[in-house]
Amino acid sequence: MPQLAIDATCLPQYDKLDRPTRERLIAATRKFRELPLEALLAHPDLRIRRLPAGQDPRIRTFRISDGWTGVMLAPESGETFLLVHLLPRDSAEDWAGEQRHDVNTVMGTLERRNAAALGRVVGRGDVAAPVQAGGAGPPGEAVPAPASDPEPSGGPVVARPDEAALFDHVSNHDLRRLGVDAEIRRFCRTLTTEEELEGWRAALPQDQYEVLSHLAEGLPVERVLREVVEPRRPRVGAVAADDYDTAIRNTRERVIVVNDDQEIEDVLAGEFNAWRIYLHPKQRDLAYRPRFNGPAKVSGGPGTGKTVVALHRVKFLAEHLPLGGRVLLTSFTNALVESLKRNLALLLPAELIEDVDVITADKLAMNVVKEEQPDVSFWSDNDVRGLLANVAQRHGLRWSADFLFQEYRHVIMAHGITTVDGYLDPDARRGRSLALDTAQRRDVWHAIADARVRMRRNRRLPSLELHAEAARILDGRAEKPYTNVVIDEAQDLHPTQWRTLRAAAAPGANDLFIAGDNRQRIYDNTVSFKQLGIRIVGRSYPLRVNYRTTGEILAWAGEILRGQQVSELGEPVPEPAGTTRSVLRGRPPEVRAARDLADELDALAERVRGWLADGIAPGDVCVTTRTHRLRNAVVRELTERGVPAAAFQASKDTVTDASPAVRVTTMHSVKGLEFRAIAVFGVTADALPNMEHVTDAEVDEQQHEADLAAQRSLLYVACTRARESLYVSWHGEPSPFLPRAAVNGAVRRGPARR
Ligand SMILES: Nc1ncnc2c1ncn2[C@@H]1O[C@H](COP(=O)(O)OP(=O)(O)OP(=O)(O)O)[C@@H](O)[C@H]1O
Repeated sequence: MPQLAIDATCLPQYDKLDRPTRERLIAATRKFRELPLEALLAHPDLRIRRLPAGQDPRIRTFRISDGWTGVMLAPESGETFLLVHLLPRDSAEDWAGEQRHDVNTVMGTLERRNAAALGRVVGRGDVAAPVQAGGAGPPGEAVPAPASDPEPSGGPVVARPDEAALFDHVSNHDLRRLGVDAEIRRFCRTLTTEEELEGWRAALPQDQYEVLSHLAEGLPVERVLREVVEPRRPRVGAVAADDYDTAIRNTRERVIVVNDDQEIEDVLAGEFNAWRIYLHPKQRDLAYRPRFNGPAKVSGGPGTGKTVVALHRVKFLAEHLPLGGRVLLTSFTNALVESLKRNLALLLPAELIEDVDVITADKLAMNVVKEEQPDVSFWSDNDVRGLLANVAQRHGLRWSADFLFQEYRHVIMAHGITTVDGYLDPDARRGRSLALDTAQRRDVWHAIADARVRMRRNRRLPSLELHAEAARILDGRAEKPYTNVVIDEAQDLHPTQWRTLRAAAAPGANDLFIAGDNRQRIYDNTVSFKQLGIRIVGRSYPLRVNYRTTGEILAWAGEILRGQQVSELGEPVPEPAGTTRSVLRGRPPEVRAARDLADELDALAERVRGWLADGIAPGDVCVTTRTHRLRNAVVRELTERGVPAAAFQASKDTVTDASPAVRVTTMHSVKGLEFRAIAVFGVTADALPNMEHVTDAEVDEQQHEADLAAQRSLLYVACTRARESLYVSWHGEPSPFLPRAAVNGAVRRGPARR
């Protein structure tokens, strides 16, 4: 009986199918298991066809629906079909005609290349062209300028007279040992930059691309052999160049051989997301490294897979726990924690999940404190501000509640100061713009100390106090609650939260694994790992390849942060040079300057209708706003304009659920999430920055700047959630955070363009 395997690289396409098409695809794949080979090939609904012309005689297409076509590799020997792509019908044949599959005899894997595109470059001796949008590829996928002929024996054929080639430092002999075949050896000699290599990613044989990307990053040949090639080698014997069946089964990183109906449905229905099996070797190296000798940090721009690495790290740690050990996986908000929980459930078997707690740092602190003081309850920052105003009045002080709160949060609690002498230390207030003499400091200290006594007496503690208490309790315990702590979205944590997390696991190998990105810091916390006793030195790893967002959107959003200094996560130094690059290409963002609110809403409705008409599922479209009030208004107004819309609460609603409504949510809530299409609505001067949430420059100049930077990052975060399409609009005065060129080039008046 035939068997079906699925190449995980086609799974993102499944997200793009509407429900009836998904059902038809699942029904079609079932036939591959139920029918004998001859019946299958002759099945009238499937219409399995050879291509009239093409690079690979094994490729077949089959009909999923009127609009969608499946592309697969049919067996010449054996009975394993490999589903390689799902494409709109009108582009499927063009794409399939350019591809060729080969067995990599060094690694024993099956790889696909765009033989037509590679052949054109190698054959003509051209300079390698960067990837262009459009072409025959699926929307949003990098598509190289398309054409084939194998390497004639001999050295490089393409010379770049003025530039050093990217792989000059690697001999053909070594490339051959690493599984790079003749055609790709010739091709890679044409490349001069890592960006060019990445632009060609979709056209290159997958495993050879990994080898080349490691070499391009400067890794020595022996290490690439050990870390990329060896793990892929077949467990039993070599795989012959024509043994596709064995190669398919040996391509464990990308190919899932599905054995029963349930498995097929699980895989296709997204229960088997690509990130679960396919990691970039650099990501895999970090996630599955047996031992870091202390805290390790993974940083990187949006969409570089930090969360994916953190999840896999949890898997590794859970699999290697000592008896009675536990892992903590934590993130900044309840919504993010919920999303981590859902994803972890896809990655770990239930028995391992039992050994992992997925909670916010605040929840951990509350749990720890409640063990000793069960009657303690939570107080909001606003409650604290009210109390401080009260105390200031009682002490006859002239400072505002805001100023006292900043002093409490960013000086006393951030530095863990517990005595008046500590607060009088000349270093304690370093960086605060408003100078205080000794007498004034004493007054401020006593007022805040008074407020703190009242909070404790009333058993009502804000997050800052809970953490101070939790860290004290945990520091005093010989037995720590966790063996390992994994922290995602680390950029927003306050020093008090870090102290709790630091104290939650004993210092030692694999104690803390930290993932974050300071560009995405949307709260006002800055930390110094050194001061917190978190010693990262030598264990800091940047990720630079964005897998989520098209290059066009990423570059556009990057302009929002242009000229802003981004410091390294947990270090008071600027982030080292090196940009995040995207592997995807698509359309540039659309920008709309509306006449008034009604015009902005009309244009939004039209834009969203356009996305839905393009086949994007409503649940894959998200509209974000600066405030809850505007969010609610957008839901109402879109619904009135006939566009199905619902308020989305990330902590309750899943991103993947099949609700037939467009999601509308706040910019804070989209942190850590992603959607095919994002509309950022109401980007006006009074919404971004919203001065209600910015410390007055007169209260504290430095804090004022930090608050503005956090709001700028908020816009950046919202825009970088988009996978394929970004739309930004405002009416009236545009936000000063918007790139100037975007404001000048915005569509004004008239109907919005599709
Ligand atoms: N190696 C990979 N190959 C393909 N897709 C990947 C890979 N790594 C991550 N992804 C995908 O890229 C997207 C972004 O990943 P993830 O959310 O982990 O990034 P992140 O760095 O945490 O992003 P952010 O900081 O913006 O929240 C996800 O859709 C993920 O599945």
